[in-house]
Amino acid sequence: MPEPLNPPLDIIRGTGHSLTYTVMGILWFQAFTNIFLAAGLYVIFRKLTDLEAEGSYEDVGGPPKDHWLKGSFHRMFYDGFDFILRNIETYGGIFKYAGPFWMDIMLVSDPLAMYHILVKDQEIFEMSPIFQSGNYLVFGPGLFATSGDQHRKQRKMLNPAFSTSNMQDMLPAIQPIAQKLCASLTSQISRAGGMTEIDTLEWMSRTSIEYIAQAGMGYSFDSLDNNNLASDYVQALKQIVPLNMRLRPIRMFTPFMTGYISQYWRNKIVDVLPIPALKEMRRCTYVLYSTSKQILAERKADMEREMRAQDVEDDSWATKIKGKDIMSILLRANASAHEMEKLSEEEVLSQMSGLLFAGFETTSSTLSRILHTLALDDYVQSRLRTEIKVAKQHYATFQSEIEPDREVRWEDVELPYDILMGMPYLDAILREILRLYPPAGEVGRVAKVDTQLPLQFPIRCKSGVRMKVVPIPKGTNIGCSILGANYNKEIWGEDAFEFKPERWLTDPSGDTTSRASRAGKTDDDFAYGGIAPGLNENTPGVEGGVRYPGVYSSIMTFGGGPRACIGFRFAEMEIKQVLTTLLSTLHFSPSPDKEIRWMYNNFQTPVVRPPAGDGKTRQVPLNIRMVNRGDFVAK
Ligand code: HEM
Repeated sequence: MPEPLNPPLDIIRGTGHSLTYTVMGILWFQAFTNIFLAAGLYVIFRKLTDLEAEGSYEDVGGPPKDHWLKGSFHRMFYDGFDFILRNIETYGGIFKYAGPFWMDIMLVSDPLAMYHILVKDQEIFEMSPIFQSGNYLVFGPGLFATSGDQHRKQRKMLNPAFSTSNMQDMLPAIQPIAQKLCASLTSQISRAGGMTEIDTLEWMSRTSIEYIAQAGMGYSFDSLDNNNLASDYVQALKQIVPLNMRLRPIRMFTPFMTGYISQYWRNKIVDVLPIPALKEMRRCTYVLYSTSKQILAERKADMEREMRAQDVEDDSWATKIKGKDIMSILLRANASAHEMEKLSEEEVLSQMSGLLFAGFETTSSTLSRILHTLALDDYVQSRLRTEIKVAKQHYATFQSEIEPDREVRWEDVELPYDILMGMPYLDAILREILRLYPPAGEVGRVAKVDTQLPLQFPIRCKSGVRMKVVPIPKGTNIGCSILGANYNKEIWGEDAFEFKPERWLTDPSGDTTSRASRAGKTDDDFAYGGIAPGLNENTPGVEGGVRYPGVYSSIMTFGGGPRACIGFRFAEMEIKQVLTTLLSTLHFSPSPDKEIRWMYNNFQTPVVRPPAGDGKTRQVPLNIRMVNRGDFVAK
């Protein structure tokens, strides 16, 4: 019988098991090797792409240079908003762009890197010597021009003057300023016979100067008198930023000028150099210095007079003075300080112009931006006005229980500090405006030594590598981007670019407490990373346990760390007080034929678009009229 072509079934059955096992074994083996291979490749891939400190500085990406000498630095100073945010979108939380004279600048907006620069490693990342020496030449050895122990000593002496309790004490003394502003605007409206156009930036600027002059030095420049031209001092102060911009190309020589050239020779150099802006800057500096000196002498004489009247012994005269203004507090603290801790006369003097300079443009631009925003959105304006009215009516009722004979119109009620700070919608609007439109877009630092910056969100470098830790060579110029931090979608959500005051409210439709106030006001008590008591994942600016190290909520508008804005509570109090006073009686709307454009030239620069405006002059013209019944939200 011929052999069957196919093996008989039983033979197949007999060897069938071992063949199946062999085939399956091979398949399993292949599957395992593939898995191991894939895992191995993945590990190698991660090793190659997830470099930690091994990435190189050269590999950090950034936009190409615009100009061989200026680099791309000038882009920051002309409508820099798009330049910054577009590049953050492309390159991530840290990128490199070309500064002037072949210098690189790192723009940082990553929360962990910012925390290292401003808080944890602040000893390594110092204020730029160019900025510091420039400030020294204009203001003298104050907070803006010192670092290390000298800066710490000055902060220690000045901090109590900006405490919450001192703000509470100070508020009643400065409330009349907002009333005077309101009276000035009202008289312009009545002269015009009704609604009239007023440049609110000009009036907010006059107001901010008065607030800081009175609160800071116990002095008035009478800036709110209708026809009063700005004093020499105020004009000089307003000139500093524009002159500084014109002198940008030569600013890099200031560390050399302050370090190696005496004042005598510096003056000679300014005399011979054909640079009018430099001569004008010297004149302004002189005006600031001599006026501050005169005001300080007056303050001291006042105090001595007061002390003699109180018959107090000489050595303790300053400690007994009642003045609540910042200079009085500083002089008192200085008088009782240990010899090593005392500030010199020059250091005290330089705080005066420094505080005014730091406080007036920033606050007036914020106030103008709020009024402009309210003018564009009548519902938001009415809702805020209604909140103010309700708070004032409640307080008026409370007052009338204490003083039954006194009749007070709600519009004239002055709210005490706690109520002013606790109004949820007012608070939400202020925080949202400060988040979206910070008056200054970045704070600058320079690395003193070779170091590294860890990142919360790794960046993709030029070579395609993902970098988590960026090497920073000694001397690297760093800009901590306030704009980048405040617009970070990873932290603020997809609607980060939108104006949404509701994000700060627990119940967006109601009058419940603000999420920020619930989280506590002493924001400087907690630092990056950890979520402070009262803060939770629902708090705006906290995402996955991460927050920016800002001194005010998680927004970076007032900076963070030991150099953060010393005046943030003052600015908050001033802005809230001005708004509650103005909105009680005045209504704001846009001027129909004037479109305002807020350019971001490293500072907020509002202009009127052509043809109605020249597109250059800083102004915020708004139509203002008296409030009528329809300007409130029905409850
Ligand atoms: C909306 C208003 C304000 C904003 C957005 C603002 C913003 C800032 C920022 C970002 C810094 C940090 C700079 C850095 O880290 O290098 C700063 C510092 C400073 N601010 Fe303000 N500021 C405002 C109002 C004020 C006011 C009203 C005063 C004074 C009454 C003031 C006085 C200062 C001073 C003295 C410093 C230097 C602090 C130091 O170096 O220790 N600021 N400000």
